[in-house]
Amino acid sequence: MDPLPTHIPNWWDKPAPVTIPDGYADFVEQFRTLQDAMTAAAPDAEQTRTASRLVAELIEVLKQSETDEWSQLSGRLPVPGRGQTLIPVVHINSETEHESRGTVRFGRQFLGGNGAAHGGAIPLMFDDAFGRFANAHGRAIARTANLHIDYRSVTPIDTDLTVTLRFDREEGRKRYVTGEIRDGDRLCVEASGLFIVLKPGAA
Ligand SMILES: CCCCCCCCCCCCCC(=O)SCCNC(=O)CCNC(=O)[C@H](O)C(C)(C)COP(=O)(O)OP(=O)(O)OC[C@H]1O[C@@H](n2cnc3c(N)ncnc32)[C@H](O)[C@@H]1OP(=O)(O)O
Repeated sequence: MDPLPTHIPNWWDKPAPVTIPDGYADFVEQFRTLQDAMTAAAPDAEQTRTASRLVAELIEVLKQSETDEWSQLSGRLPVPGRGQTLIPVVHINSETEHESRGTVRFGRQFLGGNGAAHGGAIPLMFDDAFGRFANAHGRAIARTANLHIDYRSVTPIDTDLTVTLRFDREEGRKRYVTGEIRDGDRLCVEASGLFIVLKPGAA
């Protein structure tokens, strides 16, 4: 079920709709591959100089279209991972108002050590996935108040893992969500989050 449903609200509905140029989603994916390749590489001095020059050229190209938060493409796109190259991408396969199921693959850039995903990458993934889900399906905008992670077993990198998110309940302005990551049948992570609907006028 990619790309993400289009009814997800933008921040405060402030941004004008953006035009996504042809090839932009591929560029974002390439950028993630670049980060994985950078992490996995052991370049010699010449390769380091070449890579550094190419990255400097890339920065120059991107700076030509530097813009403000409300006009940037990254972060609010109907492309996998919303064009956020820092965040592990959850590919959604099925979703109802109450439950979302998908997959995630922590690339080499998310290596903590010894083949395991970094412990900080996991809450990052959940904050984004919970945040999107808690705010989807026509629900008013809510922010993360707390996030709890239980690392039940090692989460491997470079492996397709299943992700389940559940919208457990709503009590007034509070929304409670839970989730898990599994490697096959093995439970890797359990997570829960509290999202609070903003007071009128809160920014
Ligand atoms: C974000 C989505 C946009 C849409 C885009 C979609 C895709 C985006 C995907 C990316 C998404 C990324 C998402 C992100 O990363 S969002 C960024 C990370 N989060 C923040 O920056 C939030 C910072 N905190 C705040 O803004 C306020 O503290 C909030 C708004 C959360 C509450 O302040 P507010 O003044 O409104 O609340 P209140 O004081 O009237 O309290 C109300 C009730 O809540 C209870 N309470 C409060 N705090 C906690 C707590 N920590 N644990 C347990 N309970 C707590 C409190 O006791 C009370 O309970 P009761 O007495 O009524 O029983």
